[in-house]
Amino acid sequence: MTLPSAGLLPGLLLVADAVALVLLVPLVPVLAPLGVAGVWLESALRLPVLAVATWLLPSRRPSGATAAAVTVAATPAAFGTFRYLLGPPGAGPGLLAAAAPAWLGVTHAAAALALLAWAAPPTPGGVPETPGGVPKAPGSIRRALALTWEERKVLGAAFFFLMLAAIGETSGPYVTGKVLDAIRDGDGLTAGAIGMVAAAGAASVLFSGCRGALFMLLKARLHQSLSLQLFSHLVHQDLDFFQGVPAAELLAQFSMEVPRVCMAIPNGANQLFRSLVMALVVGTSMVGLAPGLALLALLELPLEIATNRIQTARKQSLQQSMMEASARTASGVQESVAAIETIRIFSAEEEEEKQHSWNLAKELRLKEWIELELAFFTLVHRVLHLAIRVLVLFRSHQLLRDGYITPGVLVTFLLYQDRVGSHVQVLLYGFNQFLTNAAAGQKIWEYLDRKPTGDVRGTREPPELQGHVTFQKVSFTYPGNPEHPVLKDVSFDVRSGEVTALVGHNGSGKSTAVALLERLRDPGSGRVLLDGIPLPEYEHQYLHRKVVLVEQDPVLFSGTIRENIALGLEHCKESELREAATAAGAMDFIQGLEQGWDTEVGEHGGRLAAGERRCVALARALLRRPAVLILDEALDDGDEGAAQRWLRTGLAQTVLVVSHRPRVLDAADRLVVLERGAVVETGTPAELRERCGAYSRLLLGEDRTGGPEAPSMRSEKGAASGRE
Ligand SMILES: Nc1ncnc2c1ncn2[C@@H]1O[C@H](COP(=O)(O)OP(=O)(O)OP(=O)(O)O)[C@@H](O)[C@H]1O
Repeated sequence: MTLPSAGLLPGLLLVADAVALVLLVPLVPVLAPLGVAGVWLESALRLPVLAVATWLLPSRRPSGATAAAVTVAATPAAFGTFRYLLGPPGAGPGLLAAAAPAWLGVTHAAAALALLAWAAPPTPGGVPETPGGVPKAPGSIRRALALTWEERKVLGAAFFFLMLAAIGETSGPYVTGKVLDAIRDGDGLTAGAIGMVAAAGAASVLFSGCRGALFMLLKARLHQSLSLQLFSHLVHQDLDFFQGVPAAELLAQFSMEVPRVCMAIPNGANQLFRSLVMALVVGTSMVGLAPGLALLALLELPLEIATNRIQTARKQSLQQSMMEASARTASGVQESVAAIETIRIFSAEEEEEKQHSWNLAKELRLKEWIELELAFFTLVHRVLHLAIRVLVLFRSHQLLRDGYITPGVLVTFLLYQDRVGSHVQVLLYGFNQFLTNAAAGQKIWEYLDRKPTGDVRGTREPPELQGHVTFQKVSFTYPGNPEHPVLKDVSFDVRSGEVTALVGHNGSGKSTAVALLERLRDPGSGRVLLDGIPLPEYEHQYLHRKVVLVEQDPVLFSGTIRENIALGLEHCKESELREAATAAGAMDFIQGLEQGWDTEVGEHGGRLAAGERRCVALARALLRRPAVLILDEALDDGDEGAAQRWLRTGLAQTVLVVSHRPRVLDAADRLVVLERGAVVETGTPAELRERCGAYSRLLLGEDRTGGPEAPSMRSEKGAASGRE
């Protein structure tokens, strides 16, 4: 049976050390009289044996092997030196070769603890896997610090009051002690003494208040700054990014992670810095009172640090998993609510319930696991604390008995031990919390580092546009499906002042062509030109004012009808609003509403009918007097007369319509027929009908291309052909 690899190195070092000590026994009479120097010489002689032993490991030599050998060799020498310097008079450093064999075990255990305290936290095993692994807190901390640096004035002021508050806090007991001394010396209570105590107390309260308020202010400002940065960054991302990341996950960043990152530095600075100063001051006082006892009491520190590091690594990993699980649950709820009609139609309620309950069960398992680990580590911390306290009491009993310390010193020491303990706890837990909160920002920094691929450096803003669109050998493939080219070498013109219809089977690439014209995506090869100029050369906002899109199911924002139509245009006149609404056929229904223009449309325009939403969206588009108006299946259902009117409102120069409706297609000046991403026919509707080619086949519903049939075409084909 082979030893587990984790136990191989310590086992090997123990055996090698035992061998080295046996070899060193003859040198004990020479080394012992040298005192501290002899102890260190013994360590230096053991080291080569230990170092050579690490090379005997059968497989790869672990990276920390040298550090382990040095620590094992130096631990007894360091202990002997402290014992000699700080221990009871007469206590010698002691050679390991001359000590009882049990000390060898103690030495190795101490070295292992020291290594554990400073080693990198192990990757948690046995916990649910996280795709991102353990968050890289250091990078996140650096970023969080850089963010905080932007608010350095507030941070500086907060630190200033933190220092004053710390002085006030420590001067309180000092002043009280002085007053007590004065009373003991028979000076009695004077107004000056009371004033000193009151002033120290008042200063402590006042400065603590200022410190707290400034750190709160810092948190609020960081929150605002990071939220804004993240939002501005996200709205510029490519569409593919939003398709790949669930909306709930992005929402969770704003509602949970941004506040956590923003509290990391202010809370960390506030708690950690204060506790660090206090722990150092009180710790030094303890060493001054009883050095040996202090060493024993402070042994709790490395043990707590080691336990804490393991706990932190596990907690970070679990919290990352928890965050992902919560985002999944929230995303599931969001999707179900959004698709409630589809769920009802397909009676998929039970399936959705099952999925939701599965998500919740996963979250619950993670929560249970987190709580279980918390309980376990709390127990470990308490046991450690208790064990050290018992050791200190045991040792202090010996020191008292031998007369090295007085009962008063012991009482003061124990009070100090409690105080330093509470500050160390704050340091450790605060540091833990600090790391966890800072690590929460990992996703946020990832998003902030993400650069959108689209080129938005265009500057052209010509005063006039003809609205002539040219697709020049355009090819396009969606990044999510690189094997399947959607547009292949597509070339066609949308002439200025005309209505051009894009026609083709479902999936033939019509909406993709529209997305390229709207610059929602950029072509893989080829160019899209507007008035002979490639689209990327136009200024981003200008282009989107001049080329506007109305979809079949347009998105409205919560707000009034007026706000939705005037969206993004700050100074538009009432007459222009009315003109656009009239041209879009929206006036009648707006005037029929109780609140008229000020009617709230509800979330996503849910309080309006689909047709009314389209009218509002068209009015919004026409208000911009577009050079190119794109109607992507916006005319495919609803009133036939309105559909015909929308094609020629007179407020848009050029119209590109995507439709499956034969009457709409017949009303166009020119048709471009797409089949599987390639242009197969162009011409007027009459020309194409005469040609009896792809367009005629589409109208007849003959699916020779293998693509799915267009249902709306089939429903109207009788009427359409009847007109011929
Ligand atoms: N985001 C996307 N990622 C990957 N493939 C996509 C994406 N959007 C569309 N496609 C694919 O691109 C092809 C063309 O889609 P497109 O929506 O342009 O067709 P269409 O002619 O407008 O269809 P319809 O008439 O149904 O609207 C389809 O095969 C579709 O599956």
